[in-house]
Amino acid sequence: MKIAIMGAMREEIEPILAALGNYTIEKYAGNIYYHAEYAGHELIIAYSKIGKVFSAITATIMLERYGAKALLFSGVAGGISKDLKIGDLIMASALCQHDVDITAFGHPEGFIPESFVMIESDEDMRSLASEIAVDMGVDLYEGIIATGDQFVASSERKEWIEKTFNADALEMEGTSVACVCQNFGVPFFILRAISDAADGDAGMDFDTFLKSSAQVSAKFILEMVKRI
Ligand SMILES: CCCCCCN(CO)Cc1c[nH]c2c(N)ncnc12
Repeated sequence: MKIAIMGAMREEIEPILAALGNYTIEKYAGNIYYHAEYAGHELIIAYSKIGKVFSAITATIMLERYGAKALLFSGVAGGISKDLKIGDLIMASALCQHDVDITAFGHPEGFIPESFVMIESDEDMRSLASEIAVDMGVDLYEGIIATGDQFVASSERKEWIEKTFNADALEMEGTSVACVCQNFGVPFFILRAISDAADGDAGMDFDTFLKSSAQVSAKFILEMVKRI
């Protein structure tokens, strides 16, 4: 099967490419797409650049141009839930956009007409991931991931997102990728390893833990590909 593996930053897919060894590359529409074979599957790998716009473009290309039949996202996130510490894995059960606001018309935060606040991720891939976590002996948290075009580095903003969306983690691409996949009817799986707590220390912690947390997520995603 043709499987898309996406990250937002180069550091998020580098561990994947390193594990694959050889691949071909194609530049297209502002991204570099890496093609490889792994565990009997064809992989198409790319990092989008940060944010909802760029990640929506890359996800669309992966499905429309390269014909991916499933999309796995590997990356890092800011932790909200107190159960999440740096390096922990969380898969999205559902995702929302915390910076969408047309409340002036009486709509709830994060709501867009003819759409929904929450996008549910693929259950089959989530249950496969739970099995893999047991086999790997790693903790895999499942929860709501909030997406917005801002790096959250303040407890006040983090607490508003938690209160408003009951979110467990936050980042800048998951919900846009989920929205693309849902519109195309392609199953998606969003996995993040925590790099910071989205508080006053977030910037420093992110710089310190980006690489190691990206590695944790990438390793798990490659296990997923083997078992999908
Ligand atoms: C140049 C620095 C770019 C950081 C991009 C961070 N990604 C966005 O997906 C994940 C992420 C980790 N921690 C975060 C936080 N506290 N707020 C938003 N997003 C995140």
